[in-house]
Amino acid sequence: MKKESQKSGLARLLEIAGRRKALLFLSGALVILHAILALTPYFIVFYILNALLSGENASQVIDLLAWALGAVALSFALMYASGMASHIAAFNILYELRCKIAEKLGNVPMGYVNNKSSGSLKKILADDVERIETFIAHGIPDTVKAVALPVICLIFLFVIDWRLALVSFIPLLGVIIFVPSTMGTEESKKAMEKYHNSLEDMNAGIVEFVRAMPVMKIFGQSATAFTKYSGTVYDFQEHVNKWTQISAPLWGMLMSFLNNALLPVLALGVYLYFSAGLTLSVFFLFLVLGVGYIRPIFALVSLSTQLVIIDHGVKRMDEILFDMDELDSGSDSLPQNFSLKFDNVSFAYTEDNFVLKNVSFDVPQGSLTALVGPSGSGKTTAGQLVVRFYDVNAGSISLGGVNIKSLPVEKLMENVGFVFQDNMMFYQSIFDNIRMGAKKSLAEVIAAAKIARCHDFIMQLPNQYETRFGDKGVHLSGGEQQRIQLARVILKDAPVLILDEATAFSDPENEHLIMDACRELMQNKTVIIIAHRLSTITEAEQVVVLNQGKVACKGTHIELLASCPLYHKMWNAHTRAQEFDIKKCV
Ligand SMILES: Nc1ncnc2c1ncn2[C@@H]1O[C@H](COP(=O)(O)OP(=O)(O)OP(=O)(O)O)[C@@H](O)[C@H]1O
Repeated sequence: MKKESQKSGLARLLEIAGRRKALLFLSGALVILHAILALTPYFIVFYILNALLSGENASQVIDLLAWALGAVALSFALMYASGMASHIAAFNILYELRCKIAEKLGNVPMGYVNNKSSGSLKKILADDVERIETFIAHGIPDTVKAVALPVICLIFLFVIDWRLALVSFIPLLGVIIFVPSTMGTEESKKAMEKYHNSLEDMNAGIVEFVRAMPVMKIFGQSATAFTKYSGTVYDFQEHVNKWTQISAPLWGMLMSFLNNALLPVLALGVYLYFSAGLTLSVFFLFLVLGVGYIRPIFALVSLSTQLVIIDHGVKRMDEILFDMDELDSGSDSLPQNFSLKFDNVSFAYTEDNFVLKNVSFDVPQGSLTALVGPSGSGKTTAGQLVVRFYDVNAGSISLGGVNIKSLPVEKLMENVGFVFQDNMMFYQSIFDNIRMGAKKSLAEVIAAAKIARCHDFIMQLPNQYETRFGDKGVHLSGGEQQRIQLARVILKDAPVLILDEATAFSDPENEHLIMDACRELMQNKTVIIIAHRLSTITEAEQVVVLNQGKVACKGTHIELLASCPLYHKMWNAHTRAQEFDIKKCV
């Protein structure tokens, strides 16, 4: 069930702050005290002026000046303490948010994460969360200050002279009416939303552009030829222009209005001075504070724009936190053994477009089943369903007689090892790349690396197992990276294995080494091997041939050669490819 937060804006930010709220309130309280003390020198100057005009002696003026200096010093100290409190709260919130999002992403089916562009995830995890931190650290104290200063100021001014105070209030009234009715319109909100969507698309385009650079260079393409990149940059520019066109005139009007806020005070002040006995000190006080209190409100206007931006980021973050369904593991059932069963499995990535249709086959414990079939027939998808990258739409997959949806997710992951088509290496030591967070000793990692046939090339690296993958001058071939992947799975020692194109990146020498490693890895395990090179699976107990998402035939290699025309055709194509000689083509 969705646990969606109904709140937005500042209320949602305070909800996000959770147990750090107390620190934020402390920061706000300190800012109010700071605001009072920051105004104190102005009040003192007012009394000094009064004193001078009424001919008081110098010692009293010096006392008042000393008080003013003390107030300034204390107000700085309070501002510092408030900033400390808000920053400590903000960095803790930032840390907790990132952990929460990462934990959530770890609990949703991996396929949904893969389908989100890395650019949009980067924007949420880095930019949006960072903005929340900045707003909490600076924006919340600034907002409190922007409200507290004018309120304190106006109260004081009303006490001194209610007529001038009333006129001083006019600009504030203008802001209160003007801003929501212009900045909060549907058009303005839509322009802002489009700006954010286009920013996200541009992020995704940039990430893809950087990834595609080597291919583009080979084909002599420029950045503008990479339409996804240039298109998103163009869209972004268009939306920024549109947003600016909508907001610039409104901002211009607001700013000129605020910049001329002095005029009504000046006019009434002059009138009262000449006709109603207004003292010079009161007049000066209003000329300084009667419009000076507007300054913090400028900040409030820009803070409200920031809040709209943050709100968009928070919504995207909430989509991850609340809208994505987590993998549910119904009961605490444990598998009885390590056999696998596909029972009438159907699956679609997008509605009704089924890529697997009523797929059924059994993989008895300790046996090897090969999934083969033309490209796009659904082999990888079938393998990924076993580790719940996605959940099946119909039918079921069971491990040891228990539907995998009913198994605790950790139990499933503990029991299944997966070698992916793509190699995923991390910017960390080879030792850490192999043990993948497990508490394993160097001796255990070396033993796994030896079985995976990667120990020898690791020993050639500058710092052997401590060499950091990705450092300058450290390069591993695709086949070598694939053997590191095998070492990971060997170390994990799971009873069930899914090997997806384990020899995908290999030359004949590597393929031989990888197959040797796989043979050792597969001993006494339940294995599904997804393979294009049919010569690697002839010894499998069972070969399942998939075609357009359906099981076309099942049997051993020999049986299928005799009874399955599709398999026969694939085998012939494979053997022809093995005998292929480029010289015969030219
Ligand atoms: N993330 C995805 N979103 C939408 N459709 C997908 C996704 N991944 C794969 N497909 C589609 O599902 C179908 C089956 O793909 P799959 O990768 O499982 O086939 P395959 O038999 O493993 O292919 P190959 O041998 O080329 O690796 C294809 O039509 C593919 O386009």
